[in-house]
Amino acid sequence: MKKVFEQFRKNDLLFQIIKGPQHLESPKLFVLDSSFNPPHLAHFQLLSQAIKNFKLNNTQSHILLLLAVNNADKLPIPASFPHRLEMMCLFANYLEEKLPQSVVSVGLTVFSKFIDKDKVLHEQFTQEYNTNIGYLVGFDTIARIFDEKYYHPLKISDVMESFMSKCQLYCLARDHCHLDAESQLKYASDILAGKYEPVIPKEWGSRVHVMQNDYPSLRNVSSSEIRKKIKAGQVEKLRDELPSCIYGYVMKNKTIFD
Ligand SMILES: Nc1ncnc2c1ncn2[C@@H]1O[C@H](COP(=O)(O)OP(=O)(O)OP(=O)(O)O)[C@@H](O)[C@H]1O
Ligand SMILES: NC(=O)c1ccc[n+]([C@@H]2O[C@H](COP(=O)(O)O)[C@@H](O)[C@H]2O)c1
Repeated sequence: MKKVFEQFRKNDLLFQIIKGPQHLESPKLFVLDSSFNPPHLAHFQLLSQAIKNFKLNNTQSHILLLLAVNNADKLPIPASFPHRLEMMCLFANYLEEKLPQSVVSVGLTVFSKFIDKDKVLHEQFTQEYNTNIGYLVGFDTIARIFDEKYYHPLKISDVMESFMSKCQLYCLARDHCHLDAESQLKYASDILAGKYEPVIPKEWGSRVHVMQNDYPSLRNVSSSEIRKKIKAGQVEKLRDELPSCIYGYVMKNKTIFD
């Protein structure tokens, strides 16, 4: 993966698929954009519930695991990008096994903001499919997608208009967000009712779908807490938070999180 990543950098690419189909192969695309540092079972649950609730009847779903080498807020530490790509490829195999009727691609992009990721995916991945891309996010991330500070001095209603007119945001409620669980589940209807006007236009509420996590114990799982547990040697607890293939990888490569 080191070579693959070096080539991506050397060639100044904006987007590249490194595993799985190079272009969209299904009418429905679900994109999980994450730091994969490491991927965990709440990520799996987000994918699983979104596909269960929103896949098109009797068609294959295409999942894209997307890693941005520039994050809107985080430094690229501790795991190196090649290690994260290795974990993404393992996670992709796990998804194909666990989520029938799904095909998985793994990709890299330089873009941190969803409006730019969306543009490059329409240019380089979805091609002839005039598809509405479904982005999978936790509630903390949807709040940041709609945070004016990322677009200053432009207005969200202007800069995000094209993105919001052709995407769906599938969101999983999560603990430790600025809104409690009940308010997270009401978020889309609150947007539709105009509660966040003029920042968030009310018609965008129809693009937002917030789900409760079916497994309460996964609601507060996060990559950063997992890294803390690895460092503290509390690895037994991780069996309930990581897919078995990622648990195995992490156990063999604990120092990547130092
Ligand atoms: N427990 C969870 N419940 C709901 N969504 C989650 C959960 N964990 C992660 N996500 C969502 O998955 C997406 C990708 O996750 P990300 O890579 O930021 O993982 P993370 O566990 O939040 O990482 P970190 O702890 O390093 O911030 C984000 O939109 C995030 O909100
Ligand atoms: N306004 C935005 O589009 C926006 C804001 C915050 C994070 N992000 C992106 O969301 C993804 C997940 O972010 P975290 O890994 O920080 O949770 C990253 O690719 C990050 O760059 C986008």
